[in-house]
Amino acid sequence: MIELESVRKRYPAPQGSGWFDAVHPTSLRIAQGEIFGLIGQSGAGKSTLLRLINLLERPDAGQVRIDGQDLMQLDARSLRQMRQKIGMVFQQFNLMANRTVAGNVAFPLEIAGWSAERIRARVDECLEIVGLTERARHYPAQLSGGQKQRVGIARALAPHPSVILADEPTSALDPQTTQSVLDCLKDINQRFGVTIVIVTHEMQVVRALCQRAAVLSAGRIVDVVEVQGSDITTHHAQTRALLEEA
Ligand SMILES: Nc1ncnc2c1ncn2[C@@H]1O[C@H](COP(=O)(O)OP(=O)(O)OP(=O)(O)O)[C@@H](O)[C@H]1O
Repeated sequence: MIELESVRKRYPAPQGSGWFDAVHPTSLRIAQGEIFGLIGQSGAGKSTLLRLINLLERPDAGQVRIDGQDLMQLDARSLRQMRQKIGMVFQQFNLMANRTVAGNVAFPLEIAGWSAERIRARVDECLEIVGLTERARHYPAQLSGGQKQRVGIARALAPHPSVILADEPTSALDPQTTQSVLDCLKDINQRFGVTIVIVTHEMQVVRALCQRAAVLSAGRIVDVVEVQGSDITTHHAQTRALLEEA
């Protein structure tokens, strides 16, 4: 379970004087095993809110709790251990060009001090889950965008996380490849019960993948919608506008 309690993040104002709230004090609960979307226009604060969940951005106020543990109270070592439970997937994949596919997936396990034997077995397992067993010895430059993102997902999954945070994971991909990456995330959620929080600006992605989604505007959650089948019902004007755009 992810609990955000009045989290706030301020940055220096672009004009140079004072500060502005990229995320106004915001509370949100995401259940274990849920697929939850953060949707909104560019600059709404989606990525910032996502990065507050694993303290990649430290809140200026409020609390972040994962499975009841207050992340702000953890020392550096305990926070590193806690981050093993929170995988991350990025829009631009963030793969290491000089490592093979297998080497990229192995990386977080090496950092965590796993034995070579356990790493080999887990890398094989994760590459099979994302359908890239045949590509283990290839380098990122030899892969398509969708394959690169599936490597990113395998890497996030490798340390057995309970949560995966995905920041616009399909924005760099064409529609067909997008579907295969969304299917891959859905499969991981269903098979292993991993909670997924996904940032997107596309209502299609929310419809295809999420059970609920928060609509962000100017640093605030203005609506939380439920997705039933692929139907979204809302009475909120901003959400309706996003639905009409889609
Ligand atoms: N490190 C930073 N320093 C200063 N301002 C920042 C920083 N990170 C984000 N911002 C600002 O905070 C606001 C929210 O940014 P954020 O990236 O969270 O929005 P977003 O909804 O994810 O947008 P996008 O879809 O364009 O990525 C924006 O105005 C952005 O310029």
